Amino acid sequence: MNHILDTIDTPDALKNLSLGELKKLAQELRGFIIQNVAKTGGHLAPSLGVVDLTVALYKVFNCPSDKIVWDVGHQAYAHKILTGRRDAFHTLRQSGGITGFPNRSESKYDSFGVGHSSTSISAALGMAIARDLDHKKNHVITVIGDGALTGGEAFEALNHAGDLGKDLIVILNDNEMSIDRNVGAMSEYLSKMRTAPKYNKAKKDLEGLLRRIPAIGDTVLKTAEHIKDSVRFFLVPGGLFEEMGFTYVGPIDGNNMEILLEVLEQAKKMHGPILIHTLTKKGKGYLPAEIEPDKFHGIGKFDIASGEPNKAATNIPSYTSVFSKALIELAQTNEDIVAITAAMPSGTGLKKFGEFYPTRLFDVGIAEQHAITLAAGLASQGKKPVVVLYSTFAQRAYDQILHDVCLQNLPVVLGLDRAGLVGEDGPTHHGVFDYSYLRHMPNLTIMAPKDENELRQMLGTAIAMEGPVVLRYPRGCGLGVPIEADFSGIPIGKAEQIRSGGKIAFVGIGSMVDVCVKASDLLRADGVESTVINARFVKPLDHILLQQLARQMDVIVTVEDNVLAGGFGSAILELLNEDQLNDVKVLRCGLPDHFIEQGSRNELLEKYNLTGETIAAMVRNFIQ
Ligand SMILES: Cc1ncc(C[n+]2csc(CCOP(=O)(O)OP(=O)(O)O)c2C)c(N)n1
Ligand SMILES: CC(=O)[C@@H](O)[C@H](O)COP(=O)(O)O
Ligand SMILES: [Mg+2]
Repeated sequence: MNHILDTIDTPDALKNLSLGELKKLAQELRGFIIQNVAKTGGHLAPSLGVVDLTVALYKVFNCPSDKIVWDVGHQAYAHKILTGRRDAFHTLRQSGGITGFPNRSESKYDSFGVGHSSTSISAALGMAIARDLDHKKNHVITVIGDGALTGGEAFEALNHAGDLGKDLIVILNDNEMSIDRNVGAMSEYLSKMRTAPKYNKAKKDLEGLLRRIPAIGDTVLKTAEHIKDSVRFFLVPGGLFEEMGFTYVGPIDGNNMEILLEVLEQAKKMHGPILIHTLTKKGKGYLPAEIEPDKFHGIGKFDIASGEPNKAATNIPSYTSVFSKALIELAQTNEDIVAITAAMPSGTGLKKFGEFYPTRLFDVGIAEQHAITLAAGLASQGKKPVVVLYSTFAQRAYDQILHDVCLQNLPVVLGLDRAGLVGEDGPTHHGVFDYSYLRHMPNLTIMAPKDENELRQMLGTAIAMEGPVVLRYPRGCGLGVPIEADFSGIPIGKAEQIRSGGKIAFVGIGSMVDVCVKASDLLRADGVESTVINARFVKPLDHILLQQLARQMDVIVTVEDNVLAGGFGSAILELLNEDQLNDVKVLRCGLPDHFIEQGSRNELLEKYNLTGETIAAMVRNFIQ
């Protein structure tokens, strides 16, 4: 059978397709995405939901001169396939392959680089302003999910766009889901719009609504009778959005090609900011994903027939689950503990906490800044808030951590999950900057556990502290060490000596301690003894131990899965410099001063010399 998809090398090829062919293309795209993502892993359910919308957008608009900005970009697989990346799509998220998000260096059709949420309206507005300054005529369109719309930046941009009145089309892709179920008052509002009485109102409002469309106005009224049935989407007053200066169109069925084409054609002729509210089904076309859109939001390789992951189950718990379990236990005896997630209840393990303590878990939506200041407010009233963010997303909350928490020395515990290299999500998601953007904050304690048991102990310690604490841990499984039931406190600022001897000291932090032990083993096999230190703290450092090492050792090797610039090794260099302990040589192992690409975590650790073997080799070179 001939596949239309095989003939689509650029979006221009869609221009001559009939409605029936466009529908068939959407069908083929879904099959293609499912087949490929089953082998590579990726963001399946978000991408399946917007296949029809993507096809309709490329039929109606002329890209790349018209600009489409995808929010987060995890739903842009159909976009990638239709814009020249079909044949490379099997390399999705693999080392050297197609990236998981729109990326300006990958394609001229990727108008803006994304990965973090809620940026699209700001970026698109910037493009619209630039267009007008240059007297150009292109359209600018954003596709933003209902989850992404919970982010403050999206509201800031709506506020600005509504005021400026530029031509801008915002497509709200409402599937009632963030990664987990969407939350918040805006989500409730959208839900009311979704369920508002429709068709009876439609006829009455049609005339009024068509009059409001400046570009077509009266002309369209003449044909209103004719199109009455097809404009069944101009139904609900756009309340909030209209008040903010947008023309609201919707809600429409975003999985219906005919309706999408009609609405987009109309929107193309309209002026000013327009918000098209589309209702889509997350996971559309693959039943397991439709039933469990959260499981298929981002998934590893899976079996298409059963919908089950290919990866064999392991008994070793993830850092996330150890953190979550420990927090649940601690909250049993400490009623002041409350937990906060920014739209990641499953990803951070806090969903379980909410099952035990439903009134003590707060999902604030994709609002990391608010999450931190909310915690500061709670802490100011004697509560013990534990906010858990992915390291990369906490970047947004720099000032809230500094100004609202640290400056007031409030006892907020910030868990930074997915710290270090995360793998296939790539440069937008590696959590490799946190030591650098945190360790200069006064009052802050920063710890990172060498294994999952130490994570549990550190959480107990953090809860007992009176100032702000960051607890940083990686994606994935722990080391499989025994987990102590008791919470035995860890002395603040005290490192752990794991091995002593020789004239080389490995000083590792977090998951890099295990790497140091392996490097030390390899040197021992060469007949070279070494000392291994588990630093435990990036701040405060174990000053006394480091002074001793500087006096006794020839070489200190610092190992971190953070950028070297301003990181853990830099902190040690600063300390040695302040103490004028300049005789010891310091070899810093960590990540270089460029963005780290996608790849499996192991591939990246190998490439960036963060394995036992590569570090042992570097040390051998260094001491020669
Ligand atoms: C700043 C930030 N925080 C959290 C995330 C993680 N994240 C990625 S997609 C997503 C949900 C987005 O929901 P929505 O925009 O509705 O898209 P859908 O997946 O439903 O299509 C979240 C929370 C992120 N990418 N960026
Ligand atoms: C797009 C996005 O930001 C999330 O879906 C992220 O990919 C989740 O990462 P984890 O798989 O580590 O939870
Ligand atoms: Mg959504």
